[in-house]
Amino acid sequence: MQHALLIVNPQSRNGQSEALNEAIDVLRRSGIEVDVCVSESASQMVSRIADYHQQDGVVIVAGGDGTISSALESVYESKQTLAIFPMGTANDLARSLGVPQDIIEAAQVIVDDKREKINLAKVNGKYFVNVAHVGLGVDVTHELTSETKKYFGVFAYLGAFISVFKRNKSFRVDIKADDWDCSLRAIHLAVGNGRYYGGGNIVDDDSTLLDGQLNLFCLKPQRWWQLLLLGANLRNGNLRTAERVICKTAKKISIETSKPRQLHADGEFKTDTPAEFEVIPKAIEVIVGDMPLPNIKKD
Ligand SMILES: Nc1ncnc2c1ncn2[C@@H]1O[C@H](COP(=O)(O)OP(=O)(O)OP(=O)(O)O)[C@@H](O)[C@H]1O
Repeated sequence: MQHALLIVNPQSRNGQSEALNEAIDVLRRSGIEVDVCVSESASQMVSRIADYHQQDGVVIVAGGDGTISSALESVYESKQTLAIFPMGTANDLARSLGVPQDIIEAAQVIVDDKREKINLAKVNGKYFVNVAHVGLGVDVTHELTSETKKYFGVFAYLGAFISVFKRNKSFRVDIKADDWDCSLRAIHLAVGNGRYYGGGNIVDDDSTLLDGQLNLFCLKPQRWWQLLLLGANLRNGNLRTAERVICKTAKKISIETSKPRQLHADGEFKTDTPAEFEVIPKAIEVIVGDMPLPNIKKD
């Protein structure tokens, strides 16, 4: 690689970090010419990517999962190679790619230039890379305000979760996953493309960005203590043997809820249900570190 377009989102959590200049120096010292663009909006970023035609060039997105998610369509359509400086809050794509959270180490990964073609997911025509959610997770996001997040940090999430859970908003959902289908009441449904979501939780232990598959899990209504017992399984992606949880792996998934419900993916609103999901295997070339592999060996 001889050239890189580095797009920085100053609004992402660590978007103004002083380590950025040092990380850029790591790239320049290795002989890569770097154009830096401080992005004011997602639309500005998208047009910079579409206008980037450098031979042997790479697009580096410096931001969180939300920023990378807004860049996916233009990176995919213009067939660019993507690299990332993880500068957001959750940085789940970086985890799935084995890119270190420290951006100076992430710069070294870019210099090492190991590439893989990863899956991309599409829901109702919108691209995402990590996980899409309907239900509890989306309701918790709505309950949070920037003030409660600022004053209570992670405890704000706990408070929001308890008040959403007390309202017990289960919903009816019809699910189709390839040639399997089912109709049930649920409190939360997730469709994963990558391995990590929500700051390091694992979607399914078998899931990677190279497997050409989507992983669905759906939580049936349950009592608070049952959900509490599920905590470790949710963290480790070990839900297949858990009670009151449905897990499926598929290339195409459709979900229909009794009333339209908001669907969030990569931490941003994407669409409403009904939703049609598909996976595009080997869709974009990405610079990776040591990608994490499944832990559980099944026979
Ligand atoms: N290219 C861009 N330029 C400026 N602002 C952007 C751009 N892309 C997204 N944004 C806005 O910046 C906000 C924060 O970015 P982002 O979601 O990447 O960071 P984060 O919330 O700190 O990290 P994470 O998504 O990893 O938790 C987004 O919610 C979006 O409103």
